[in-house]
Amino acid sequence: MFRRFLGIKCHNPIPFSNLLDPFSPKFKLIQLFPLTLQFFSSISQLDDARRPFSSTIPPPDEAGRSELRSVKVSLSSLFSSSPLVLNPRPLAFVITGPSGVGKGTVIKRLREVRERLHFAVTVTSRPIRPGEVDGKDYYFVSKEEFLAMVERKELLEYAFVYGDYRGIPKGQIHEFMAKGYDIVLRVDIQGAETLKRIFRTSAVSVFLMAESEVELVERLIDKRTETKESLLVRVATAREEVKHIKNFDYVVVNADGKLESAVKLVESIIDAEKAKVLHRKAVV
Ligand SMILES: Nc1ncnc2c1ncn2[C@@H]1O[C@H](COP(=O)(O)OP(=O)(O)OP(=O)(O)O)[C@@H](O)[C@H]1O
Repeated sequence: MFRRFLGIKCHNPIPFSNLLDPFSPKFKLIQLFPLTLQFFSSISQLDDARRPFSSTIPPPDEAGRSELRSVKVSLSSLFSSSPLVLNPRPLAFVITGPSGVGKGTVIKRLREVRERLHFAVTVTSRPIRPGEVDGKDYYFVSKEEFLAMVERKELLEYAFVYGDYRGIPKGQIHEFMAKGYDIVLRVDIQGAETLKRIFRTSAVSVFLMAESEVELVERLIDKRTETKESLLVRVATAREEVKHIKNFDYVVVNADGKLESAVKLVESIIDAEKAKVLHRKAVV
């Protein structure tokens, strides 16, 4: 067996001592053997884009085709061309994490690279910040308008966070799920825990983390929307919030300067959830 693997024909056995002879060509093969193993194991660790060989599958030749036809005839039935795997139902993805961890940034990038996702727009009573777009980043309403929406039961969940109301309008979720879109909901941890109670296991929750507390504080400082007092409150809250990580399905580290990796990991989570045999059914 070992000889066949080395390309040595079994009907013409070579004495083992020859294989140890440094002048024998077979000795060279023995020397190459560990390198060959190393080569194949290194290929298997490469991702698709870096794999050196093309994996194009050649189309069947005419002989192959007629063989296929004869299989059809011998089974005396026509093969259906309808898909064997049905399109998965729309899913809801809840993206959460401490303030300043990069939820908005990750979602903004996900929006650019991913289709058939609807990003639920949150309604807030806080004032609009420079650069924000009403209806895209948030729906900006007054406190009175917000409370009227609560009264009319138009919100999936809502909370009073850092002095302002924030909530998720239900209408857009129903509308886009009916069209077959997956939904991404961006909420703080308090909101995510409320959504967990509403959706139970029917939504997928992703907890976004910075690589360290220092990094989180630096991001909040970079954001420049904080006073010293509110910064301290957010940092203290973040320390507490990290303890809730075990309540979520996935954790993604959004490391400094590694936004693309974080976004790719979130995409992989979406793909894996969509490929599950037993799908979750989002009940809103
Ligand atoms: N991977 C990253 N590397 C470096 N900086 C980042 C990264 N991700 C986000 N940031 C920066 O961190 C800051 C906070 O990001 P972002 O506003 O997206 O956080 P957030 O979690 O949505 O915050 P909040 O919940 O308070 O609105 C921004 O200045 C953003 O540019």
